[in-house]
Amino acid sequence: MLAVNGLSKVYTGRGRRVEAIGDLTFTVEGGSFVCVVGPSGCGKTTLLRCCAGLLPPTSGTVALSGAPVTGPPDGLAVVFQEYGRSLFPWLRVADNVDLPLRAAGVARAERRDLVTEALDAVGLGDAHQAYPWQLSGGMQQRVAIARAIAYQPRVLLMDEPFAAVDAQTRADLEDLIRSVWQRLGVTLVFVTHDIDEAVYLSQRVIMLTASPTRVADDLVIDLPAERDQLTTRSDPRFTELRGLVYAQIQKAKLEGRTR
Ligand SMILES: Nc1ncnc2c1ncn2[C@@H]1O[C@H](COP(=O)(O)OP(=O)(O)OP(=O)(O)O)[C@@H](O)[C@H]1O
Repeated sequence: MLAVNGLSKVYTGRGRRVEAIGDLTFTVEGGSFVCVVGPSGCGKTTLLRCCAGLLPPTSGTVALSGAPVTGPPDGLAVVFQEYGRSLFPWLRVADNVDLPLRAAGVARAERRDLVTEALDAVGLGDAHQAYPWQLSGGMQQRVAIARAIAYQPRVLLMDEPFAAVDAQTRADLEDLIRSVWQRLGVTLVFVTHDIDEAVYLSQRVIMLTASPTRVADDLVIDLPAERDQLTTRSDPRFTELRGLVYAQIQKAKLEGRTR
């Protein structure tokens, strides 16, 4: 379980003070899929960085299975939006996926199997020897996802991972990530600014207010577990849920402007 308790983050420096996160408290059950949405600039990336142990909070705590997060914890992987910057251009696809396993001291034979399985899982079984720059944006993001799943994380944090790919690729990647989640039983926290994507993907949507951020609402997505782009998105309950999230985000934006 991931527990965020009384989290706040204030950026200071160069005479500026930005209160990015006001006071956030929520928990994410082990094995669940939670999306986090909120107005632009409300601190979603800041929150994920604190959860990943990449950024110290100003106050409050993040704990993973009861252990305080004070640096990047074992068993946690992050996929960022900028796949172009997260892959090493001089390493072949398989070596990019292999890198965290090598760093974790996994034996060579096991690494080879994990890399092959992960690349097969994202449909890149033929691309082991390619360099990232030889692949399309969507394929590069698949490599980043393969790298995260090869590591077999208990918790996977994703920061707007599909924002920079075209609509069709995005739909394919959404289905890919749901099948990865169902297969691995990983705890998934997925940040997106896309309300439809949040409702389509998750079991629960946490909505944030504008900065200084707190939780505006927390909505269970009671859609059937088997989802597909056509049936799920035309389900009246889907429309209802996206309406609820949309209204909450609009409210948060208005409140942010009048604050
Ligand atoms: N290193 C930093 N130094 C100072 N201010 C920062 C820093 N990083 C982020 N901020 C500010 O903190 C606030 C929250 O930023 P953050 O990127 O976490 O929000 P976000 O919700 O992820 O944004 P977006 O919706 O645009 O992706 C913003 O006002 C941003 O300008």
